[in-house]
Amino acid sequence: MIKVAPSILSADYVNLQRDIEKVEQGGAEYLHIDIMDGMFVPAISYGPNWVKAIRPISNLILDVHMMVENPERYIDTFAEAGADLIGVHVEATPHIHRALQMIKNHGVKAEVVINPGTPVDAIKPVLYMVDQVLVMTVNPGFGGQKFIPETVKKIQELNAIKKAEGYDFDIEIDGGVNDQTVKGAYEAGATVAVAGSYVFGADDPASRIHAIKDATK
Ligand SMILES: O=C(CO)[C@@H](O)[C@H](O)COP(=O)(O)O
Ligand SMILES: [Co+2]
Repeated sequence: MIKVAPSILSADYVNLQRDIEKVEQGGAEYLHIDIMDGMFVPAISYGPNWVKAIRPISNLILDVHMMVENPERYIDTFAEAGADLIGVHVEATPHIHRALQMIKNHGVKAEVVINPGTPVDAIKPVLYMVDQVLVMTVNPGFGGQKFIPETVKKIQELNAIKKAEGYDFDIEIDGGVNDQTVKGAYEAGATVAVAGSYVFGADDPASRIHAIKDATK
């Protein structure tokens, strides 16, 4: 069964604690926090103070997805704010190895992220050192977009490398995930599913978490 990471990008910010409690009680394992800098992606979302504020009110794994140019500039700040896992895009820095090393030096789980247009080959040299790989299933920047089915081939490719090399990283998917789109990705090897609008778009987010999990039994 896949692990679920609700993205607070689609939560009700005025009632954020209530929404976080709903997904925690609903069986989610992670809480996905999308950091957007207005450069790597057009939108600006929120920063390390949100991670710091959420840390004491939740036991969920705080999964920080940095959509930020040159993420090395802010890794220390997010680690100190209480992130459990930090993801950096290979497209956002010429120093992906250094960025992942910085994350690991804090004792925080390190994740490398690839956009739909980036081949798995681009991250092969760092797969030995990561705890999680995030395969974007939409182009990053906004919630509520449509799942790109062609990305499933990359999950398969990544899973084949994982098995051949004996790596034990999780494979996360992010974008357009619901109880239908998650199926093929799960069969291809995804182990963690981010879902924003699908989970928080319902009056009862727990029912959506269960639907994603039921689809991957
Ligand atoms: O990183 C991103 C978007 O760039 C995501 O984490 C979104 O928050 C996912 O939203 P949905 O596609 O599930 O609505
Ligand atoms: Co995300």
